[in-house]
Amino acid sequence: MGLTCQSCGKALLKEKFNIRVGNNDRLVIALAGNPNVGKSTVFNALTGLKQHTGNWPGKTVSNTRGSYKYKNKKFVLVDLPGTYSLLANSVEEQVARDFICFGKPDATVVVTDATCLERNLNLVLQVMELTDHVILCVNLMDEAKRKGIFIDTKALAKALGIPVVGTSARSGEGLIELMDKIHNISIGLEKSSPKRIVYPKEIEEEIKKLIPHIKGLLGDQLNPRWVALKILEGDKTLLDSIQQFLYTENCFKHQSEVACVYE
Ligand SMILES: Nc1nc2c(ncn2[C@@H]2O[C@H](COP(=O)(O)OP(=O)(O)OP(=O)(O)O)[C@@H](O)[C@H]2O)c(=O)[nH]1
Ligand SMILES: [Mg+2]
Repeated sequence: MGLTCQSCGKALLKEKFNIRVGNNDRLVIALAGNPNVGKSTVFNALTGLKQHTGNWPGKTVSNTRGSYKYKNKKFVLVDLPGTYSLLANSVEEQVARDFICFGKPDATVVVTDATCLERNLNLVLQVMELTDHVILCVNLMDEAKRKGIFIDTKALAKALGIPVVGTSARSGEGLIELMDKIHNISIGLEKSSPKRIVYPKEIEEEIKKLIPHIKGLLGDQLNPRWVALKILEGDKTLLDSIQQFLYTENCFKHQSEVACVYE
C-alpha cells in the first residue's frame, strides 16, 4: 500500500517522535506548559489508563502519550516535558519546540497555573507565535479562588485571540469544555487568530526581508515569520532541526511520489 501525501506528516510523527498514528482518523494534540502546572493531571483525566510511556527518540526525556474518544473522534494526547519557554536552552525545551514545530499537532493546549498566570503567559505567547491551533487551559482555578484571585477567561480569550478554558483538573472541573475546544480547534470547526507580538521597527524590517527567502526554501512547511525570528535570535539548534526533520519529510514525500507512480 502506498503512502498518501496526507500520511507523510503522520509518518514523520512515527519516524521522528515514535508516535504511531496509524491512519488519518486520529487527531494529535500536544500538551505543553511550565513545570508543575497540572499537565499530567489534565493528561490523566482525559486519557485514563490508555497511556504509553517511553523516551523521546535519542533523548532521555520521557515521552508519555495516551488516547481518548470524544464526539466520535479519536485523539492522541502527547504530554510534553514542562518548559518555561521554547528557546531550546535545554533538551526539554528543544523536545517541546520540535514537537510543536515539526510534529505539526492538530492542536496545542498550553496548560497554565491560574495562581501565577503572568509568568506562564511567556510560553503561551511563544506557542502563539509558532501555531494558530492553540488553546489556553488556565488550570488550578480552585487554588486561585482560594487565594482570592479572579481570572476573567473571556477577557483573556479576547485579548489573546485564542480559546481560553478555566479548569480545576484535580476535581475534573472544566475538562468537558476543554475537550470541546480541542475538538473544535483540531477539526477546524472553530478558528483562532492568535494576536502576534509586534517587535520594534528595526526587527520587523529584518523579519520582512527574511520571509521571502524562508518561503523560497521551505514553502509553507513552517511558519516563516517564526523561523525568521529564530534566525534573528541566532538559534542554531533550530537550523539543525530544520535540516534533520525536513530531510526525513522529503524522503517520505519522495517515497509517496514513487508509490503513486506504481499505483
Ligand atoms: N488544587 C489543585 N491541584 C492540582 C490541580 N491540577 C493539578 N494539581 C496538583 O498539582 C501538582 C502538579 O500536578 P502535575 O499534573 O504533576 O503537574 P505537571 O505540570 O505535569 O508537572 P511536571 O510534569 O513536573 O512539569 C500535583 O500535586 C497535582 O495534584 C488543580 O486543578 N487543582
Ligand atoms: Mg507531568
